[in-house]
Amino acid sequence: MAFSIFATMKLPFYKYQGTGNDFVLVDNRQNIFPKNDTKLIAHLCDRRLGVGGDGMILIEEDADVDFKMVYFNADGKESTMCGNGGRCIVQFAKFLNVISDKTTFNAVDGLHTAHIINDEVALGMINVSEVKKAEKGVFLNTGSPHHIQMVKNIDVFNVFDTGRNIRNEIYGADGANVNFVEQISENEFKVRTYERGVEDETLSCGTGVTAVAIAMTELELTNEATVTLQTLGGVLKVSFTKMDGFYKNVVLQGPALQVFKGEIII
Ligand SMILES: N[C@H](CCC[C@H](N)C(=O)O)C(=O)O
Repeated sequence: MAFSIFATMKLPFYKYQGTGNDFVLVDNRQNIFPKNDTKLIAHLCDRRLGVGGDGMILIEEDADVDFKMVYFNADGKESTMCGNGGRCIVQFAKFLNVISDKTTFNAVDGLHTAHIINDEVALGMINVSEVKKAEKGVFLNTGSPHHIQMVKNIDVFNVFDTGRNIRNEIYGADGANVNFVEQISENEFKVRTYERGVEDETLSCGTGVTAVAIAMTELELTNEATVTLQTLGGVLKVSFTKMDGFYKNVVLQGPALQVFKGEIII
């Protein structure tokens, strides 16, 4: 990865994490960040050579709503919606005084509302109308594509190898995120996720736990309007209104925190 030995730019950034899904956040309201530089973004997300993160998120101006969110996976490529990243950028927007405690912002899958409750963010997610149930698992899109399957003894399950195989063998080049689930109680589930674009297990996945909550309801393993999801990085809650197989008012809630700020020489 060739970079000039002469520092050409000092890039201020902020590190945030939402239940352990961690991101490099950059204020790009002046629109100067080189968004097409895949190698640079992958470098920023590299945990040894760069800042380190499961992804990078830009906050940008938007003509119609409070701000725009642009999300990149750790591979440096712009991707689909990130639920945990959405919660982190809302906290970032408040830190920058762009918003107070409520917001409407634009993202790759459309408009999102959110409100801040101390360290937590309740983020509105897209409606879900299509849930595909197959022998190999359940597939649905909550802003990002998700494969879901039940497992036993999830704490010792081989998420990396099994997740990578499913991501490649069933979903090919486009891939999908792969979520493994174990039921703990009537409305509580443990979830571990192999994330597309990170190509590894992450400590949590926001669109993933949202997909799991809806899939568990579709499989009639729970009938609660709010489902609790335990992830390696913490607890998330997903609530929704279900009407004839159509899910609306979908809300993902959990902690999202600023970890540190810094400046990287690139
Ligand atoms: N890796 C996902 C995007 C980020 C999803 C995840 N970090 C979340 O919190 O929703 C994909 O490319 O489909």
